[in-house]
Amino acid sequence: MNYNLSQVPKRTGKPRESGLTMVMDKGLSIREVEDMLSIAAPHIDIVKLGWATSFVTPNLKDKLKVYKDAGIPVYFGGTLFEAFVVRDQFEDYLKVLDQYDLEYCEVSDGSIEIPHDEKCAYITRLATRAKVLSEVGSKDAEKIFAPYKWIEMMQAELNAGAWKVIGEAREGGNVGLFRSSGEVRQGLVDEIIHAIPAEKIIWEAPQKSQQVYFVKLVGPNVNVGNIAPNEVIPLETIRLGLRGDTFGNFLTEKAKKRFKLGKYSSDRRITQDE
Ligand SMILES: O=C(O)[C@H](CS(=O)(=O)O)OP(=O)(O)O
Repeated sequence: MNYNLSQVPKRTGKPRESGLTMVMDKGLSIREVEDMLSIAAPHIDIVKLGWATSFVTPNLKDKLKVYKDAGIPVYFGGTLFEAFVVRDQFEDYLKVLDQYDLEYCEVSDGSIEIPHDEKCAYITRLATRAKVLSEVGSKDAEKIFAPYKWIEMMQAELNAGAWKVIGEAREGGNVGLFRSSGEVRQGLVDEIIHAIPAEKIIWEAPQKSQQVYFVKLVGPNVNVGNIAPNEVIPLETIRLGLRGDTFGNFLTEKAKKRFKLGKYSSDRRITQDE
């Protein structure tokens, strides 16, 4: 860090298993990637080239090299996996992973319904050649699963070999884990967090209020994803209690007694009852 400041929570170091920031790149130019990495690389753990943007991105190999040289792994969005599966081209998908030397990949069923044992079989097969991020939750706002279903699917996908399970929210943060307003489905999240180890889950949380929610619920080293490139540094300050929203969360009792905290900056942790 640039200067000494006490009462800042300890962040895990790279390569991390918890405290991951997954960035969604939905078509940055190579120059934009270089710019983003020049300022935010220490805080980026993994990058997703959103949905099937890798299909149309020019100079894809050159772009991937920029990430590789910075030591940041890249994977292609789950929608691309689904685009191959729905066309009965899974074998071609495997060739794509080889062609681009990808060490991570996503398995999702957000756009199509894949029988769950079939989805798990894809995870198991892919896990022999890459780290698999499997996504749970639909992109269809009408499709609401009970919490026990989310938990069953997440557990089965981890058992099938997924490295992490992702909670769906899309780029907008308005489906899956969240209501259409962006409000967190707190009961759902609460049940998931009690059943699945926190370090195994990546919560898609593109909106600031959603990032704040998860930092308050899980702590500074929560895994979050679908972070926009220009939100990486702001997110890091939220994790560290250095933005108003989490300002009081990591201060000592002594510091908190000295000055009254604004309601906005309350250190209140979110609890099960909310
Ligand atoms: O599910 C996602 O987070 C994304 C992006 S969006 O839903 O198309 O906005 O899809 P993915 O295919 O995993 O990148």
